[in-house]
Amino acid sequence: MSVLHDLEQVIISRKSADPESSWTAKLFAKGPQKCAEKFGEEAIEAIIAAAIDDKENLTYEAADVLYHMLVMLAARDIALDDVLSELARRQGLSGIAEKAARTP
Ligand SMILES: N=c1c2ncn([C@@H]3O[C@H](COP(=O)(O)OP(=O)(O)OP(=O)(O)O)[C@@H](O)[C@H]3O)c2ncn1[C@@H]1O[C@H](COP(=O)(O)O)[C@@H](O)[C@H]1O
Repeated sequence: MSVLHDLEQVIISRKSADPESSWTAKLFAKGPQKCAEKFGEEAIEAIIAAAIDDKENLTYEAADVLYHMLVMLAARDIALDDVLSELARRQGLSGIAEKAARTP
């Protein structure tokens, strides 16, 4: 199992955990919209680190983004494997060709 799969399992287990003792449970308790909002905040922090070329902070913020993305997905009952399957489906298909196919 990958680190992301392991983390996903921990996150799912927190759906029934005490919000007083778990950050993930606290996010779930606030609802899927708050989970999405938190993902957005972390993404912005990563964008800022990338924009100013702060490599150390970008690495840290990217980890925050991945964790909060898994929480956001779990809050809407989307499995990591569903996302990975979508990425696998796209393998070998150029982004330029894909865009051309759906742009009139
Ligand atoms: N990977 C993470 C992880 N990454 C970030 N965070 C938390 O996300 C929160 C981010 O909140 P804030 O934006 O307020 O924090 P911040 O960005 O540091 O604050 P500012 O810079 O904005 O002031 C912090 O409390 C972090 O500790 C995480 N919390 C949990 N995990 C994983 O989830 C597991 C379960 O955690 P609990 O649910 O807390 O048991 C942990 O063992 C970890 O593996």
